[in-house]
Amino acid sequence: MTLITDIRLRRVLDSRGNATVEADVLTESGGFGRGKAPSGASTGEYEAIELPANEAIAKAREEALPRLIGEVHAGNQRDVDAALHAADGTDDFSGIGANSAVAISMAAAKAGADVLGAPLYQHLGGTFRGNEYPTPLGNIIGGGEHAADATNIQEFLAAPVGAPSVEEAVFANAAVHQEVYDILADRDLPAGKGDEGAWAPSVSDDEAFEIMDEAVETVADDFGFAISFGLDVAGAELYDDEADGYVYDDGVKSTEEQIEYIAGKVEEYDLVYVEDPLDENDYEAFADLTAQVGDQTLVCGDDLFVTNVERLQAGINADAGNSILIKPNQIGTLTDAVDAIELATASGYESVVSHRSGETEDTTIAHLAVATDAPFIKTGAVGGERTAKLNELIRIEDNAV
Ligand SMILES: O=C(O)[C@@H](CO)OP(=O)(O)O
Ligand SMILES: [Mg+2]
Repeated sequence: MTLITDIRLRRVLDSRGNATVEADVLTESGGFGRGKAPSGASTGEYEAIELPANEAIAKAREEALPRLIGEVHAGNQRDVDAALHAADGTDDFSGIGANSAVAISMAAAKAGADVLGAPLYQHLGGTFRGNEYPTPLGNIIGGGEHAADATNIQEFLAAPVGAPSVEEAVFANAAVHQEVYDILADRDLPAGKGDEGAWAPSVSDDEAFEIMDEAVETVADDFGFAISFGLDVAGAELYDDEADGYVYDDGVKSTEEQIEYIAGKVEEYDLVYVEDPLDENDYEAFADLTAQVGDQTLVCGDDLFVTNVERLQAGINADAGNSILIKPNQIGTLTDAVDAIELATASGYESVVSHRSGETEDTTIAHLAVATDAPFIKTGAVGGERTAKLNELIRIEDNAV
């Protein structure tokens, strides 16, 4: 039924105009799936390796395709992903490239779903999942690695936690994005957009907090439900070994000062989500902050855990964080990403499925979030490569996929 009969790989463009890998998987009973690899900019030190697209394609054609075509069933995701690891031969996909691996992994999952005639989220999560929908975290104001001369904190994220539906939540985030545009115009602060479609004004972090607070309050009144906000601090990008602290435009914060600063912002703005507030190597500092605010906000490890079960287990052992960001291309396959989600869930950690700053029109992460009952998905607020996922979530909720 789902024996893989062909795999085709090609170079396509991502949202930054860079080359990435697209994979088509075909099966003996006519199943078809297509997957495209995203790409990060504020990458974690411990992420799986992305090779230049042409090199990843050549290596995958040479090493992976012979292990998959005529050998493996697309319906058995663990077999597909085990074959990808065998083809790669390393522990970080530096052999065939995490970009070719994840494109093939996602394409195979879609081909398996296609043969079943089931939506991808049902194939991935089974019939007993798929009734819960994630709240979208919408990237509204951005800086850090995603935009020059903007905020030090990488992302200010709208969180429509009171929305009665995915549809309402998606439109609320778009309204917050528009409201911030209007506030910036009123303050005569023209702004372009960063990699993920967020506004990137040349404002201080404190002013960005004020603008976010004003915008979510206005839109919450308009929509009639609670809208909070959160952050991706991308602390590893701010942390500097030589400075022995977190480098901001207005000075360096020691680790203790950074913990105090973030805890203060959680209290002041009732933040519901704080991602990578500290450096990717500092489990202890993550644990200190989690002890302080973990009962009132998600303290999420992105660069800290890189969707990796070993790094997540170390965090669980150290009580570092209470949630993990899930990015299939950070670890290379859907099996590895789901293993991380299952470990997180078994350990009382939440999982937040996420896009990358370099994205495509691929919608896999929308299905993965629903398939795994993720409470949040981080995939922007506007922009074609972001609305592809957001609109797919609306279709899933509407049973129209
Ligand atoms: O830091 C992050 O969480 C991601 C997504 O926002 O950005 P990048 O893909 O650049 O790592
Ligand atoms: Mg992040």
